[in-house]
Amino acid sequence: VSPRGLKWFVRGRSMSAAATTVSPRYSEKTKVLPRSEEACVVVVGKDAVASVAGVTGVVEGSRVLAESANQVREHPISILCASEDADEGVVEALRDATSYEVAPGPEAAAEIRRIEALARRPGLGQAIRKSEVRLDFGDDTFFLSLTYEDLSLATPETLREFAKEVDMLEIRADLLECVQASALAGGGDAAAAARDVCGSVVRQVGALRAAMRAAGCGDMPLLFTARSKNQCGALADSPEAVYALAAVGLRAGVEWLDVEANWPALDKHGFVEWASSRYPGTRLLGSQHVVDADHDVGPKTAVRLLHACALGGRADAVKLVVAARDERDSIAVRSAASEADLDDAPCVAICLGDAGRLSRVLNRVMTPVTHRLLGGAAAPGQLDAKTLMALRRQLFVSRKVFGVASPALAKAHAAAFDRVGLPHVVQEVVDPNDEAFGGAALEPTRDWADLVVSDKAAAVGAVDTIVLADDQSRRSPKTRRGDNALAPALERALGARRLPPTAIVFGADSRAYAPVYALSNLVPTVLVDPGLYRDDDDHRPRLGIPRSRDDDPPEGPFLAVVAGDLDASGADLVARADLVVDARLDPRAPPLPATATATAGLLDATAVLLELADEQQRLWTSRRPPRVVMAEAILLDAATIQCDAH
Ligand SMILES: O=C1C[C@@](O)(C(=O)O)C[C@@H](O)[C@@H]1O
Repeated sequence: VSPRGLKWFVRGRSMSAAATTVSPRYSEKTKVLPRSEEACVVVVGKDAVASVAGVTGVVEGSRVLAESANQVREHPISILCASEDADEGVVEALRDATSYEVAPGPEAAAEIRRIEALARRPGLGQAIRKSEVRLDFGDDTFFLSLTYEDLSLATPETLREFAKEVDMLEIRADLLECVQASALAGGGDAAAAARDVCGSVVRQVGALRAAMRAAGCGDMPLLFTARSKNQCGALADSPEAVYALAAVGLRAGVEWLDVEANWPALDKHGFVEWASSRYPGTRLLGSQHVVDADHDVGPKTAVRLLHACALGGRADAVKLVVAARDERDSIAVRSAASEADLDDAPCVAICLGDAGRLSRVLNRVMTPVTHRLLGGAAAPGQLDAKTLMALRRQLFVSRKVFGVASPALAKAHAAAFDRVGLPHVVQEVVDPNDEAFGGAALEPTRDWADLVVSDKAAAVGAVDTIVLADDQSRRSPKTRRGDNALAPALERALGARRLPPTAIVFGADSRAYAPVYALSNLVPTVLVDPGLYRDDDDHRPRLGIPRSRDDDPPEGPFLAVVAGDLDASGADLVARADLVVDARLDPRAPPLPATATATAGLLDATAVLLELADEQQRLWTSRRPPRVVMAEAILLDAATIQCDAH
């Protein structure tokens, strides 16, 4: 910290807070802002300064105003952290220069890291963004509309209950007391009113995130909704009010933003264009309500409204809500949803009112729901997720049987099915020809003659998962596809980390194929156990032929991936490794040799099993799986083994 109170921290997260403090001479001369992929954190006021201790890339507010407001404005991830008692004029000017805002306090640093990651998410139009969205909006997913007048009323205990039933939380910002008391609801200068409520809304969102982390559901996405009166909400009926409050949600760094699509094109497209260029990490849910039951919405109109919700191709998902006169409207709105060609954007299409409840049973993706622990529903006809799943189980979601030999994996899968309300059962052995066969998790094998082998499994050289795959026509029987889940699971888990340039994979049988494949996509040199691949083996990883570990012991730092039994020399090498992955997929296996330098297992057996279970659930259910319950099941299994051993 410079004597003048100026704080410029150098880049690089590995250095401690003290070591990153730069001398005033350096900072004054260079005036360099943090790199674009790192957040530039602007602080003002004592509380704010205290809460970012140890965070890199911090600049002091008054300094920014005096010298670098424009630079900060152009920085893609600028985050304001302002104390509550800071000068209002200064805060307002800094709000104008920055994109995001976090509340000071113990959670500020975690929020800054979260926003950095959010801002780096794939932008609009990228294929990976579409597939992530499809996972988020997979079958039997729900969002819960929070109707609190103040978000700090959500306690960790309540949130823990919510997380057992839903996949996303909706902040109905129009229902917040501070918003209702402002000109955003009553009419008047919307921009000024949004500036007035901004600090309070950001603090409430911060309090909600803190409570979510305390409840173990800190990863659950938030959907921010600013709903106007004619759309079943509480804001003044004006695009200015709606989009000004929506912009406050963007500042809070929400994962999803509801964008009302019913406003004039100029307002709507102007807002959407600004939002998607300034906040590329936040996904947009284009939405529209037809509240008047006398307004006849035939299938053609419903399709047209759905297309309007697509926001000219910028919406990641769409949502249409139509008042129902009778139960037939539920069917009509569902038919419109399947007819509308929305370029793969997931579609929520439901009805309002008791007569429209059927539509909520039939709408499989991201159905808005209420919860018994909330004061009231956000819309007439909303049900809770448990009730909807019970009805679906009675009507059309049938029980499937999954074969999972590994006890730890079996427990994880059973817990996941249970959490999402699917009636599936998990057994040690299952007959693939059984009517109720749903899929299987296997020991990695090349014995795949009866299966249609996926490109991935063929490239890896091992099948570890059987998936029932839909053919082109829904009438033909489903095919049994042999897939590989461990390779993508490891790629995802390891891909985000800094790895040494060399990896050695231990194991001379089919259990080693997936780690070798995954690593050959991640590090320059992969060494394998001699004898893993024959010379004429078609399934050697495509990215170069791995070398035998006997020929070429590594000189620099290396990663050891244990996928089989270790001989003495193997154990010796593992003990010297810098990082270790236990990919034996068996928490009952003997412990690995203690390593001298490793952070005692970069990924231990339970972490690898969790990644595998996660990937298999994605393949079986085409939705984002409930990771927390799977992790709990795997850890509980490991703890039981340890207790038994003692
Ligand atoms: O758009 C919707 C759907 C909804 O109106 C419902 O009908 O469940 C509830 C609202 O909170 C949400 O923003």
